[in-house]
Amino acid sequence: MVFKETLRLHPPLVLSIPHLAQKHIKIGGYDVYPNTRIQVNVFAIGRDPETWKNPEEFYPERFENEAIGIDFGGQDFELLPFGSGRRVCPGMTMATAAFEFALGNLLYHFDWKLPDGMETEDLSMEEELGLTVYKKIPLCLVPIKHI
Ligand code: HEM
Repeated sequence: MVFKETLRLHPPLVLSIPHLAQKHIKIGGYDVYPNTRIQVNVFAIGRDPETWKNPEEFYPERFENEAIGIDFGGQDFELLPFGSGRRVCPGMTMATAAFEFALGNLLYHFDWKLPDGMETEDLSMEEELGLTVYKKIPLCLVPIKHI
C-alpha cells in the first residue's frame, strides 16, 4: 500500500515514454491520427480529484478502503506508474521486491527522526525533473538503531 501510494503521488516517470499511434483511433471523442506521438500524463492521473479522495494527501490506507482493488499492473487506468499494455515495464516485479525489501529493512532495524530543530512541516516534497523525477532537496534523517 505504501509503494502504491508513493507511486501514485510521485511516479518516477511523470509522463510515460512516448508511443506512436499506428492507425487512426478515437479516444474520448478526440481523433488520434497515425504517427501521432502519445504521452500519458501519469502524474495528473494519480492526482485526479474525480478518482482520488483528497488526492494530495499521502494515505496508503486508501488502497484497503475506497481504492481497494486498484493496482499498478497496467489494468487499472487510474494508476499507471509502470505504463500499460505491450510495453508495460518488465521490471515491475523487481522494483516492487526491491522497494519492499529496502523499506522493510530500514523500518525493522531503525527508528527514524528528523535532524535537530526540524519539524515535519519543514520537509520539502519538491521534485526535480531528470531522466526520472527525484527529490529536489534530499531527505536527511537520523537513524536510531534498535535491533
Ligand atoms: C519504481 C520503479 C520503476 C518504474 C516506476 C518504472 C516505470 C516504467 C515505465 C512507465 C515504463 C514505460 C511503459 C510504457 O511505455 O508504457 C517502463 C519501461 C521499462 N522499464 Fe521500468 N520502471 C521501474 C523499474 C524498472 C526496473 C527495476 C527495470 C529493470 C530491471 C525496468 C526496466 C524497464 C524496461 C526494459 C522498460 C522498457 C520496456 C519496453 O519498452 O518494452 N524498470 N518502466
